[in-house]
Amino acid sequence: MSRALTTTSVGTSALRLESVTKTYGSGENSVTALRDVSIALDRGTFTAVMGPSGSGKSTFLHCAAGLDQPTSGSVLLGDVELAGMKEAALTAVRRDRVGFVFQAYNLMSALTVEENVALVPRLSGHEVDRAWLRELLGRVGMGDRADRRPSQLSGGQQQRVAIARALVNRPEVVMADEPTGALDTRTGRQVLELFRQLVLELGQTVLMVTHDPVAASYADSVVFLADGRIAGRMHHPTAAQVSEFMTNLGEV
Ligand SMILES: Nc1ncnc2c1ncn2[C@@H]1O[C@H](COP(=O)(O)OP(=O)(O)OP(=O)(O)O)[C@@H](O)[C@H]1O
Repeated sequence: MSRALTTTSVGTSALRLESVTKTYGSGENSVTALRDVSIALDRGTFTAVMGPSGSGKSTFLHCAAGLDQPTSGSVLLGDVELAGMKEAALTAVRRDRVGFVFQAYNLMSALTVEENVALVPRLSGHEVDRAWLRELLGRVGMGDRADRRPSQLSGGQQQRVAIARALVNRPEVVMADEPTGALDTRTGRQVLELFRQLVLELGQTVLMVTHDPVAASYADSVVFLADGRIAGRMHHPTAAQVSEFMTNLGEV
C-alpha cells in the first residue's frame, strides 16, 4: 500500500493552506508576498496557479512545499503541519512527501534514466521498489530508455524522466514550476497530457505554476493570484477563459 494511503486519512485534502501570510524582510523594506491565503486541494486533482509577475506564485509554491516558512498561518501537507517545523524536519518532508518538477529538468548527467529515478528513494533511505520504478518509467513512456543518459534524450524525454522521479516516492503533492517552459509547443502539450493521465490513473495530486493559459487549461482548476491574494478560482477552465481572467487582472 502506498505511503500516502497509510499515513493520511481518506477524504482529507492533499494540501490545505489556512490564512497564510508571507512577508519578506522587515520595516520599510518589507514585502508581503502572500496575504491571508486560504485554499484546499482535493486528492487526485490537477491545479494550476496563475497570476501576473510578482503576484506571489513562487512564494505560494514554496510555502506549500516546505521550501519556505509562512510568516503566519497554517500549511497542511496531508496530515502534517509544516508551519513552525524545524529545517531538518522540513527537509525530510520535502524529500518524502513532495515531488518537484522544474523548467530545467535537473537530472544527474552521470546517471542513467533508471538511476536518476532510483536516486530519490535511495536518498530517503527507502528500499527501491523496482516494480514500481519500472511501472513509472513505462507510464511516462521511457520504459525502453531506462539505460540511457540524460544527454542522449530530448528535452521532452528528460522532462518525462523528471516526472517519474517526482512520483517515485508516492508524494502527497507534485509541485511543478513552469514544467513546459523550456519545451516546444507540441512537446509541452504532451507533457501536460501526461500530468493529466497521472492524476487520473494514479490519483496523484499536482500543483503547477504556469504563465501559459493553454497549459492551465489542462488542469481541473486554476487559482489566480494578484498582489499576494487569491483573486479567483476557475473550475474546468478553457484557455480563452483563463486568458480573459488574466487580462482583467492586468496581465497583457
Ligand atoms: N526572498 C525574497 N526577498 C524579498 N522579496 C521577495 C523574495 N521573494 C519574493 N519576493 C517578493 O515577493 C513578491 C512575490 O514574488 P514571487 O516570486 O512569489 O512572485 P511570482 O508571481 O512568482 O513572480 P514571477 O511570475 O515574476 O516569477 C514580489 O514582490 C517579490 O519581489
